[in-house]
Amino acid sequence: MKIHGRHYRTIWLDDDGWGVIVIDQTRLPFHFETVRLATAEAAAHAIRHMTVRGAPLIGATAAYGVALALRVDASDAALEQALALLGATRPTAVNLHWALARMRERLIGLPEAERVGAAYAEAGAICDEDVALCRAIGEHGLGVIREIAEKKPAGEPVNILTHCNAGWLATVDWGTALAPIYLAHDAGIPVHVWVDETRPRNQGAALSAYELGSHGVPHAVIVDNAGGHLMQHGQVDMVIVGTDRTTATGDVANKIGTYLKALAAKDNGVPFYVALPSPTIDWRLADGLKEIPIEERAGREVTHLFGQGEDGSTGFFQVAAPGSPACNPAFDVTPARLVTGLITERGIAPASAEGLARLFPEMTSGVAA
Ligand SMILES: CSC[C@H]1O[C@H](OP(=O)(O)O)[C@H](O)[C@@H]1O
Repeated sequence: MKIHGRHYRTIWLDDDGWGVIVIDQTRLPFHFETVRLATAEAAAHAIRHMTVRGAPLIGATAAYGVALALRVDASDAALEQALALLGATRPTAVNLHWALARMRERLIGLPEAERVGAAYAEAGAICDEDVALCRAIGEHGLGVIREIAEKKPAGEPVNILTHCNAGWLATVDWGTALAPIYLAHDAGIPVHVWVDETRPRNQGAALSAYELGSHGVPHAVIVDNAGGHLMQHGQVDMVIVGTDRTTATGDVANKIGTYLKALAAKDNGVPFYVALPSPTIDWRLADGLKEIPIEERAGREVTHLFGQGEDGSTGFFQVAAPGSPACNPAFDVTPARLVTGLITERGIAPASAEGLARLFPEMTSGVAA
């Protein structure tokens, strides 16, 4: 998407054709900075420390991390070592493991001399495909927004609540949950977005607000606990979020706090949509609550906030009582029964094994319903 009028993806090759450039999302929204990744270890660090984050972008970065590793050593041992290093970075986003499995399948049977070129080509294909998948999600989600807009008084905006950042910064481009919003805005449909700040890392306040503001989409940042109140007072027409891993039966793992939004939406009759490209579906799983690994991150992410002071300096500020321990589960699981629909690149599916099987018949033979 565009930043100050210039188009960016979130990840691209350096001019030398082998270094990998990413936007440093830990510095946004106050500083737009890029980082050049030159090794698999640097790619792993970028994922672990959330320089890059968001399920599709994590997968794309890991794919290039494999290519960077093979530049140094294209042996089977080096390939397996890189896959293990990158696969251990973050447990919840299935796109990471999907991308690494795809890279292994593409490379393991090749002669070593062909592996580096093939690895860069496959990582590039993963990126290009993600752009197309997210654009298609945008088109299908646009239909949902348009349908709601047609039932509202002319000129009144569709009020959409979103949690965390599932915009173009979480993918290679376009985003998942925000893609329909961008297309609706560009189509002249009035929208207004309630942006959950999304503690503790504030991906909403720092990243979604930054994206939406850059694109001129009306929005307001709200505290995570305000969403239910807004829904009770008829100020939310729909909720749309992303996901890091969705089971074959429609259970949705997403940023911590998503489950509570889904409960409030159910209680207030507000449609709750999840936008996802199919690499985010884990076809092996049937029970998200029992089977999806939930990342536990450092307590310091809860006790300290990154921000900008009145003097314009940026840094970390302690917000919790010194010495108090903190617990920091990074995701939760929303059961399929709370999900109105899954907006995929192939269309909108009910959150169920049957719904997904109809859209992806080639993926669901033999999955537990
Ligand atoms: C399109 S995936 C976006 C998804 O990823 C975020 O998690 P994190 O920022 O920790 O990588 C969050 O769950 C978003 O919904």
